[in-house]
Amino acid sequence: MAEPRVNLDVGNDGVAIITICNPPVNALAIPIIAGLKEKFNEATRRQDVKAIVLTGKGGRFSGGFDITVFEKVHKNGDVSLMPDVSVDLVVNAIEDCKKPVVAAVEGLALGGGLELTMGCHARIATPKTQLGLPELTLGVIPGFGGTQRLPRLIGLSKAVEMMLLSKSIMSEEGRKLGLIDAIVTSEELLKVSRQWALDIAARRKPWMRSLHRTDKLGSLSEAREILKTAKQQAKKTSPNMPQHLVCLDVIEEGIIHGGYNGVLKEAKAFKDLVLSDTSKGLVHVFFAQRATSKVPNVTDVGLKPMAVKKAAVIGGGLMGSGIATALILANINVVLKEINPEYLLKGIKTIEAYVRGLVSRGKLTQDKANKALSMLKGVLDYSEFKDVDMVIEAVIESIPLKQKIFSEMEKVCPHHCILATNTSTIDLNIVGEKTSSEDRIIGAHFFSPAHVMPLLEIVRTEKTSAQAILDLMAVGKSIKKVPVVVGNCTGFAVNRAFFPYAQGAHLLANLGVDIFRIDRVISSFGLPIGPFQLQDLAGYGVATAVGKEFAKAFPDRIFQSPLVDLLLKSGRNGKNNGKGYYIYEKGSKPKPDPSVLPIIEESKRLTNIMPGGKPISITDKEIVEMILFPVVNESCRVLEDGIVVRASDLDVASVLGMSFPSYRGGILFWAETLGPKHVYTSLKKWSQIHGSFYKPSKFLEERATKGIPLSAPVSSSSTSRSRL
Ligand SMILES: C[C@H](O)CC(=O)SCCNC(=O)CCNC(=O)[C@H](O)C(C)(C)COP(=O)(O)OP(=O)(O)OC[C@H]1O[C@@H](n2cnc3c(N)ncnc32)[C@H](O)[C@@H]1OP(=O)(O)O
Repeated sequence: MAEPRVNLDVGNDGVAIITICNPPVNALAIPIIAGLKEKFNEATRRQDVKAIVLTGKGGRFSGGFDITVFEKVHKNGDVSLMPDVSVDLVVNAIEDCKKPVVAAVEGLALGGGLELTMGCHARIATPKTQLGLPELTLGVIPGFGGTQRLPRLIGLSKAVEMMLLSKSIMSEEGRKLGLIDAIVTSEELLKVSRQWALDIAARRKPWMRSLHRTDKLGSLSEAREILKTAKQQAKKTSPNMPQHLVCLDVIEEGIIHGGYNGVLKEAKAFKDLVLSDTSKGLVHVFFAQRATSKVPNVTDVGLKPMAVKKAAVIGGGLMGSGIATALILANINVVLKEINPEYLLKGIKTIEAYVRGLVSRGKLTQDKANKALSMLKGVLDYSEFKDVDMVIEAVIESIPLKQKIFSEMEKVCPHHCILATNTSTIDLNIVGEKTSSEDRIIGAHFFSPAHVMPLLEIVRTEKTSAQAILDLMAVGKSIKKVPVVVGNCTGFAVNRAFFPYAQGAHLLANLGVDIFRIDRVISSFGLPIGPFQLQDLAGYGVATAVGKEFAKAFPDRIFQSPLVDLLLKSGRNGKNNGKGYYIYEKGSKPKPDPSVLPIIEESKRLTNIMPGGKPISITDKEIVEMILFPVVNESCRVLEDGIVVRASDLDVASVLGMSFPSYRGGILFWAETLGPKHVYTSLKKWSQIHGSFYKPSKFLEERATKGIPLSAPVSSSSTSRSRL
């Protein structure tokens, strides 16, 4: 790869073009920042330079500060690695430059990239250029003056919204808001920017220093009101993420004491936040997510993914309709097959409702919705399957039914067609047993609701071809999912790692811990809802069916609670019938149902596991650990069995499939921050008191006792039985 560099070219017109060259996104790496300082100083010094244009090479202005530097700081704790950009470069060299500077922006300007442009005296952009300050998603705040300049350019309300929600806008909206001065085609970008810079030099256009502006800020009392509301909101929606409140405090500093003071406070707060655990977790997830697209022997062997233009979905139930919706929204023609007109109509109506829902929530235009729905065709037989590129079977979990469907598919689909199943429990080898196309058989495990949840587990067997895996990865990306390639076992990666989650919660309930307290503690830890409310939401049928599968597969380490059966017997079925652990009434939040308590008493009586017949006494921290350490333990087995390519894949999968808090970096990263030894000794202690459910795995024991990180690669000499 070419060395990152900054170029300076001076034209006959006296305009110096300074170009950031660091593909693929022109990240502002340390040598780039040093290069920018040098080239700005040179352009300022040179007599033949009248004005300056700052741009990025290769159609992308810049994706922001180099995030790998954060990684380095996280590893060695040395924040002095962070260069002084905010004052040294953006204020002194760019904004206070004696010559006008215009940013010529194409493709994207994110984070530090957008902040550089805001230090310039004007910004010219191409159409559909993405502009944003997504730093909060990395646990920090904008650190090159963005907290001060964005409100001054577009007004406080919109700037707060863009920063706190890490929401980017397109250049067209940027122009309306005042962030962008003009929009021109890609071909004209440099020409117009050069002329604009010369016009500023000749005072034909205004010479604007963003940090000095106050015209868009409104009155002090208005600003205080906006910030107060935003702080209340942030406390509610992001209680465990300090960067939200810090960002608002830093903005406030600039409004009260002036932009330059705001810049100074921002620089200090930025460095403090880089060292926070939140930033460590979020930066880990950023790189972990990108690593999922690198699968050994699949993405590195020169294969090209085929274009999937037409797909078939078999089964129009909840999963099938969600999958079909995701496909049509990505411009893939879909044939939805059902067994009778009534079911088919129901499936189509569900898809229409999903698409309409997106329109009413402002996430899709009516035109795009109409286009998407025009790509859907309902069928009752296989006549449309002769030219499909991919089939996803999403019928009920019945082995004979799936085997029959796969034999039929093999006969009617073309040879290149991917044959995928959305099963969440059945062994893929059994699904494909009656065919001779096992190289094309693959799992496409979506999470419900399939058109919303971002994770796609791609399950491969020993026989699945690299081409089929690559093809499905490409489809996954095109439908805006994050595909994670996993091996074939009961529950695959996510459901297997998390089966002890509900069981751990049930074990605590049977040990006498209040279930509503458990739910509260787990949601304060950062999961959106607690395990009991989650069970209400999923329905008890799912809990029973899945529980049986895990009991069969892993009989040595399950906890069987009679509670769900007792609830079903008492006529409860969770949210489905409005009665579970909580009461569900239209228009109001779920309320804990006191009448469930006698049922829990009955369960406790039947299991009889409370030591001395008395409820255990437990802290909130122990509740979290007694529920989540068994998940860490099973995750270790998933690693040992080679079900995932790398530990960080499981982190991503836990965040995107189970909503494990991203700012904790995913399940294994979190365990690593607590220390594998602590996890191991705690599990060992509990297993001595409460039995084999807590028994530490060999993998965890070895890593904890030898001091090897959980994320270190599974060595070939270990007991690994790789499925990948
Ligand atoms: C002080 C400042 O205020 C602080 C900052 O600026 S923090 C940085 C703020 N910027 C961001 O958060 C943007 C992060 N990047 C992205 O969102 C996306 O990469 C993008 C929209 C720019 C491009 O997306 P896409 O085209 O899908 O490419 P994507 O696969 O994500 O990235 C391509 C490569 O660039 C790398 N990359 C992207 N942005 C990077 C960055 N800011 N620093 C370092 N590497 C970066 C990715 O890791 C990936 O590397 P790989 O090929 O080795 O895996």
